[in-house]
Amino acid sequence: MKRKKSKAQQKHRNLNNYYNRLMQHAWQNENILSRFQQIELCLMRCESFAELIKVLLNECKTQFELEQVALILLDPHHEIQQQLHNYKFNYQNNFPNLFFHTNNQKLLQLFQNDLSPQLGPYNAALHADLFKQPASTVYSIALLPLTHDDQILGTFILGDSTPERFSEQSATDFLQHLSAVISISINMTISRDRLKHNSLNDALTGINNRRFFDQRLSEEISRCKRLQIPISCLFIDVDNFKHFNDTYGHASGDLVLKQVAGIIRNELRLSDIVGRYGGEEFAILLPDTDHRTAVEIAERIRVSIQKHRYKFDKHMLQVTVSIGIADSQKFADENRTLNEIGNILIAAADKALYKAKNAGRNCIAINE
Ligand SMILES: Nc1nc2c(ncn2[C@@H]2O[C@H](COP(=O)(O)OP(=O)(O)OP(=O)(O)O)[C@@H](O)[C@H]2O)c(=O)[nH]1
Repeated sequence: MKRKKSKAQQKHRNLNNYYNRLMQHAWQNENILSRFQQIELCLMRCESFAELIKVLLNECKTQFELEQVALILLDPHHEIQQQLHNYKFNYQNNFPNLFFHTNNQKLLQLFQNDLSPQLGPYNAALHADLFKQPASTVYSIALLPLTHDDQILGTFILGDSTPERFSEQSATDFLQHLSAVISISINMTISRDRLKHNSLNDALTGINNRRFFDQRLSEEISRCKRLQIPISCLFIDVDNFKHFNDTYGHASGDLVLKQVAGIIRNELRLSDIVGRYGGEEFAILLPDTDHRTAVEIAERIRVSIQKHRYKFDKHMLQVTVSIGIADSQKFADENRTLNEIGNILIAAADKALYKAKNAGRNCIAINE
């Protein structure tokens, strides 16, 4: 009877232990799920690829309490890197564990034709170059494949200091799901950045377009008005460009426009705004620049363009520009809206440009 009772107690204890283990497991899973969901929400909310990188390489590391995380992306034509550069995102210094590969060899080698999460011990021979800093404290590793249309586009790497965290026996369903969400988020943010860039930039010259310029016009006027500082505007037009195109061909004309845009940009501060306003016409906003300084800048640009030689085929070509200058001081009347001031400023610079054309071209003119 006594033996029977202790057997029952033992069974009860075993059941209790089993139940506790199950509860602990369920609690752990719930905890993991909640962390995954939080990260997924952060990934989905990212407005740009730069933001996404921050979530992947900073938030994931903290949220999942990892030793190291890294991201490798396939970028055969350096387009993604160029895009980050366009948005002035300094990833080399801030995110050393972000890598770009020009071909998929290394990625395929890591996954060996099985595009599912690969979990296991850290293997220096295979994993040493996955992290920038030596990973002496990483003992287990999870490689998440990032794919698009069944093609590998990269991998997200999680490194942990405990050998058992990522093992071949671990369940991979959470990681599989995370892999898919990261892949979608990468594609979406990169496409969004590209669309945004294309809608605000001129494809030929690489500088901003008229839409961007018009958007910034009232913002800059508002800022300058608030700070009570002057703002000037330049309109630059290449002289006799039709004749140039007719003589040397459209391709040489394109080359000139690209280089003229580059020269203008080089003569300005980063805070100045340059836009390709029309075919061979460029508009510039010079915040915190009075009339006298605007005249000096315009003359500097005119001289630089005149001095430059454009190498095309066997020719060394030369062009000149005419520049119209206007400043806001005369129009910054309290009763005018920002749009009105912007329109008047643009019209004044345009009028000054025609004065310069009428004065014989290759010169600057001021709107009185
Ligand atoms: N190559 C090239 N030419 C362009 C582009 N956009 C506009 N143009 C040309 O720029 C020329 C502008 O000619 P016009 O407006 O007559 O002016 P212009 O010959 O420069 O004469 P002025 O402005 O009076 O000195 C036209 O022939 C356009 O075809 C472009 O993207 N590439």
